[in-house]
Amino acid sequence: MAISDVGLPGEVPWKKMSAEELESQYCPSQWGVRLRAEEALRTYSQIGIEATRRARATRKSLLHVPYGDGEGEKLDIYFPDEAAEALPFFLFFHGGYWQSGSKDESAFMVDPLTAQGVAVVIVAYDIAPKGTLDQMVDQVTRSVAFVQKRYPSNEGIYLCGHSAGAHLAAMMLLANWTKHGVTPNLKGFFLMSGVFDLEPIMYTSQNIALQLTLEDAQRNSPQLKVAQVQPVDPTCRVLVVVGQFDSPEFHRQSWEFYQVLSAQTLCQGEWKASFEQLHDVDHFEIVENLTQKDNVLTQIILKTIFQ
Ligand SMILES: N[C@@H](CC(=O)c1ccccc1NC=O)C(=O)O
Repeated sequence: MAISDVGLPGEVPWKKMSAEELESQYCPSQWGVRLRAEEALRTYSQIGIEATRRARATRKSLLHVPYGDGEGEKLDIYFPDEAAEALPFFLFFHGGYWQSGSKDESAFMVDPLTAQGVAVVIVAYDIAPKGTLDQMVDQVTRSVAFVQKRYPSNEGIYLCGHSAGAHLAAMMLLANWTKHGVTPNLKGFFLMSGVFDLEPIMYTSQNIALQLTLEDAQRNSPQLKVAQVQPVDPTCRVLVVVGQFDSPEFHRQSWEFYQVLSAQTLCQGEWKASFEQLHDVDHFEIVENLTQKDNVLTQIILKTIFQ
């Protein structure tokens, strides 16, 4: 699909959709070409569980490390074989529409990244209905501050999220770090098949658990806010990626977020943003394939970290 198929700039195509069409656009499992919905979700979950079992069995790790006082405020750290404090740290925020998924089945990329000398942190947050979106954003912010405080000599912190997790990672572009007493050494963002404007989500069944009001959706939409903030570090890269078989609405979300990032004027400071449509993958394969060292996106991530 070409970008021109997702509408002209300034158009809001989802507002013209029927309720059924909008529901379908925001149901990623309906858009795969290889597996039917249920099977796609089952495969995604099995690959995540197996990658996590393997990571815990084969890598040095610190599991269930508290980054706050809340029961759900835990993260897992997986280390490369060579012990060092001065490592790049790669933090992953899982997807599941802020209401499913966990760190205990999301260690997809641990094997190929730790093998190359990157510490990988898989972050848990309180999904809905226990957590609200504002709470999840606050938890993710504190998890990033925690890693910086615990590993102050890190060689860069890279934030990666998938789908709803890409939204949470993107919200870190807006974070007010002074409130947290630390400026994390953020060097890169990898935003896979994300949602950056939350308003359309309000009109789907996802909002039964999320209970977003228009104010909640707008306050938590990086699409609406990112033009107002400046990058702390001008070398920080932001990669926006979407799968070829993601729905047109997911393509539009990623493309428009990339557009707003790269439209910043020089005097405001620019994000070093890039956009990739990953060939031959759907919403789930984009992250499943991170278990493989020779996958295109794994290689892009490693090149970005070690450039
Ligand atoms: N109920 C959704 C599940 C879903 O969207 C999803 C599942 C796992 C990881 C990410 C997902 N999407 C966004 O966060 C679906 O059927 O596609």
